[in-house]
Amino acid sequence: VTDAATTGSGYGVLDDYKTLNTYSSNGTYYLYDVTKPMNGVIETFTARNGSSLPGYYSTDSNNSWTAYSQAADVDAHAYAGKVYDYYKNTHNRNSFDNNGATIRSTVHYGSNYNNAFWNGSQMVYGDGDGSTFTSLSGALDVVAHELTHAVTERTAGLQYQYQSGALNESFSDVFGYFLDPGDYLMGEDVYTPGISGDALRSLSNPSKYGQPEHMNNYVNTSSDNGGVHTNSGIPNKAAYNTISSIGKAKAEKIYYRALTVYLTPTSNFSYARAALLQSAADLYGSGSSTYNSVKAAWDAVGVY
Ligand SMILES: CCC(=O)Oc1c(C)cccc1C(=O)O
Ligand SMILES: [Ca+2]
Ligand SMILES: [Zn+2]
Repeated sequence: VTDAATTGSGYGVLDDYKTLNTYSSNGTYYLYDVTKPMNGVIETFTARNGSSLPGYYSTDSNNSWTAYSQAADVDAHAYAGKVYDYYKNTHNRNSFDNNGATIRSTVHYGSNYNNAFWNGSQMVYGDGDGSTFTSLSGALDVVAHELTHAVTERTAGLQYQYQSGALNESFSDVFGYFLDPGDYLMGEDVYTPGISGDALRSLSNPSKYGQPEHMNNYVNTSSDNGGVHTNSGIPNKAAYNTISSIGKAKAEKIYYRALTVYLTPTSNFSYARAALLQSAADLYGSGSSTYNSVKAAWDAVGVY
């Protein structure tokens, strides 16, 4: 029997219809996307609510992925493809390693698991408990956040603790915005399905969700690896300031260059300011209005 790349379709977590790059072999269809250049494969698995990874390939009998139990698989696969396309088309990066590494996701991890993470090799998504979260792969900004952890790991390598860890978190949120530029919110599509208008975090108003947005309010703590999900509010606010003054197109070039050329594993907030300013100078000139906007963005959050 011939194996072949196929196009399937199905419904995502928000009951949204979408087509899928799938693969057929021996009459079974797989969430296995071979359409990317230079053999960059995107593949999606299910843990069947266990905790062993990667689990089992997500399969379907007729390439119509319409079961509610398949919605998380559908979105993890479709959104991973979108994030691949973004990094390739906007930054000419071929997967997280810039060498066509396979992008693997596993959904239905654990039981009522309100988390999503990059484990160093793959993306992993819980189903949520239905109250705090619904299936976490149902948000493009979440998928972009997780895959950007992989990009960061292969580039700047920002250590996941204290200020470098908060930067690690912030770059993932900022690229989450670049993939989902309709709002400055993070995770709004999967956070508290029973409550509308809220989100996990806000780049424009970090304090709305308990994050500092100025260095004067930096939280000194050892919990959460030194408050990486709290103190990210400060660089996130600086990013919002930057994007709202120079626009997404210039901002994403500056952020990508800082991440891949200048930042290092132990970079702190002040170094990130310098890296972004240097990137702005490289791309748009040191006396440019763009450069001055980045400077003002970080001045406003008290990082020099
Ligand atoms: C926006 C995505 C996000 O923050 O995912 C996480 C969740 C939901 C819980 C714990 C950690 C993370 C993470 O990826 O940092
Ligand atoms: Ca969003
Ligand atoms: Zn994160």
